[in-house]
Amino acid sequence: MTEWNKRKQVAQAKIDASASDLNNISQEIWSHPELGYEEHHAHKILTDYLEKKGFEVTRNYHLDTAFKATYGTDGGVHVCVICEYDALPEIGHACGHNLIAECGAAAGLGIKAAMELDGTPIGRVTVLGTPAEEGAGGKIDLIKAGAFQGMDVAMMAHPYAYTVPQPVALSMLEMKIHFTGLASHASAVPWEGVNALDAAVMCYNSISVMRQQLKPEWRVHGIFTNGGAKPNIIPEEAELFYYLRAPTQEALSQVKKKVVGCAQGAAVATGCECTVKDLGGFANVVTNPTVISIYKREASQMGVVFDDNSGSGSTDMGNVSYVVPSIHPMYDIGTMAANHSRPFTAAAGAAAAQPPTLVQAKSLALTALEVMKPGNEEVLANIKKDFALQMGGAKA
Ligand SMILES: NCCCC[C@H](NC(=O)CCN)C(=O)O
Repeated sequence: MTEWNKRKQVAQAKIDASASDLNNISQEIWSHPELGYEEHHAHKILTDYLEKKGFEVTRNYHLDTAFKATYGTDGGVHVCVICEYDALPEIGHACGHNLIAECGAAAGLGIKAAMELDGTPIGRVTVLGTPAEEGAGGKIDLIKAGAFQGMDVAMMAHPYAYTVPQPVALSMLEMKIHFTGLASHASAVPWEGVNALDAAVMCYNSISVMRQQLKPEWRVHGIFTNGGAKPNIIPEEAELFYYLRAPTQEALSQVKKKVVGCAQGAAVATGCECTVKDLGGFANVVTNPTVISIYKREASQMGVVFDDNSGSGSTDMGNVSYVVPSIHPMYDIGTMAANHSRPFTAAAGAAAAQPPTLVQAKSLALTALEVMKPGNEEVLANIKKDFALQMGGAKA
């Protein structure tokens, strides 16, 4: 067996030997669901564990609930494995971020064990704890703070109902559409009022009708966040909150134009004022072809079978993929339930999710080790070449 294959075996053995600890971490996070930027329990569990395992840990890294746990030497390849750990309001860990945290910690442990074999660390591994993927996107804050500088590759794996190495993750924009009318007694003098709720309903309906003409991969979905104060007052304020999505930033601006047109039309029809507030969003994920081909080979060798499914939410990992060559595979945790549903919450906490999570952690670890392997410098050069080409033609 080559020396490097021995390191790869050590990584896998370390992950297997830590299975019980890793399951405990996942269960702790799953049973204490915390919203974005408030993940204090998850932050403590993960940082205490990684510190105990010999990582140099920086708690509250640029954000209260972010962390950096790092091991190795500078000058070689620097691999980043990402943890997420925020939950959703009311339905808990319905996106399985407890498993993303487990998978990231496990991959980090495995990579570290392989690196320290013979006492000669080669390169650096950083496990990065990133808050609020379901919120404003902690990775975006961390990018702005420079947390990804000097990293060569970033990776994570996301639970799902299918196993998809290169899922579509759309560019996303959050938008608030606010209508202002005029209040009046809704029974005594309704003709004196200007109804903002009517404008919001017309806007909502126009967007729904427009949906027939949207491209299949475009998404527009929203809720009413203000529909007036009381039935006997003509609503003077009403508000809609929408997410707009498309595969690229260019397509997303076309979607935005159409939605703004619906809002303006509803304002004219009802005599209301309309303001559209762009709240930012996430970039699409640009998967690095060299890294994903290594991942697919390593995962297949472990018996992973890929499904024919594309995915299509959005993630702040998209923003990371514009600053560091990245992969964001998704994997089947033994359920057919949709993410963001209560059955998915149950699946994310079930014993059946453990074996596939550990297989993903091993796949990430072995992928990282292939990139770090001395003599494999051409691989890193190809990763960087892909990235330069992709960024030449893509805008975040
Ligand atoms: N600010 C809201 C971001 C929503 C992100 C969310 N992401 C996922 O569902 C994928 C992984 N968690 C979404 O796409 O709606």
